[in-house]
Amino acid sequence: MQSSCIAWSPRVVISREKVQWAPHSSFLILEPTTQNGQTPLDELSLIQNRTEQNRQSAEEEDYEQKSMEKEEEEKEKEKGKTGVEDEGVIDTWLRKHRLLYVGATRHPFILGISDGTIDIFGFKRWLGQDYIFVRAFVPFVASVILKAWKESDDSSDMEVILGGMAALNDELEWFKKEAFKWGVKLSEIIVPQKQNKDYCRFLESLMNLDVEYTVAITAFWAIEAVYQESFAFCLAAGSRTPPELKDTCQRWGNEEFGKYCSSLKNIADRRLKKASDDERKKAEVTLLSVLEHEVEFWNMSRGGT
Ligand SMILES: Cc1ncc(CN)c(N)n1
Repeated sequence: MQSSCIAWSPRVVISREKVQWAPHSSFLILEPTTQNGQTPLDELSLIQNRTEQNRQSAEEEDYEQKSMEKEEEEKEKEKGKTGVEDEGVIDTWLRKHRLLYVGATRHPFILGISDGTIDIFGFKRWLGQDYIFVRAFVPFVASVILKAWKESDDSSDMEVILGGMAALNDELEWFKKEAFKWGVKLSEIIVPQKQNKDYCRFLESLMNLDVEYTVAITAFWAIEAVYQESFAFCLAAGSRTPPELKDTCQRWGNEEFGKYCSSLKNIADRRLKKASDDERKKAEVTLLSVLEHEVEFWNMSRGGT
């Protein structure tokens, strides 16, 4: 039995997001008052009538207030240095496009694995189609390496991406073994389905030399992150993932893959922080396209058109 069938239509989700309600705050115009509830004029006359002693204690208060403010300022600076308090661009986008992100990472295909109701034919379809996708993903990652080499402001980006590239080699081998285990043929017999072809064509468009590194690395992170979040969910406590599918979930749901995705996210966030508005907009649109393609890929795996 399949898990409850929700029609995941990313286009609908996006249009719903466009209708985001932005409530306008209403302002009450009040006479300006000080913290003590007095008008500035009241306070002025009070200050003028102060005795010398009062003036001194006011100065002390002032001094205390200023040093507290300075301390706060220092703390803020410290937060800025560590980045602990700063929300990155990506987290902002994930909040803004939450529906679509959840649609891609908690798709009925994934829910079916985690509650044990997955249709095994769908799983096999996914396996064969994803092998084709990963083969197309390799040149895309190579193009990101090239962009990093040309455009990156941090030489360590290259190592992170290269690590991902090396893992793809293992991944292709894993697909071959897994396909053998499930009796799925990975040769030319498998015809890429429309959704897969569309996604691969999209990857190809991102390989263009005029696509900025910031845009490409954002897409790269998103593609990996969807699998990481989805399959990690299938391994979470309480899930009823069938034992024979655990290996697949481990492949992308493991902690190390999670750390690798965090590194990609940090690179993308660093670049997005420095990017022009135009570049940032392109990256956001690209992220939405990735999420749409991921949803379509899961739909296709479940046998949807
Ligand atoms: C469709 C898809 N998206 C992402 C991944 C993770 N590399 C994948 N293998 N396939």
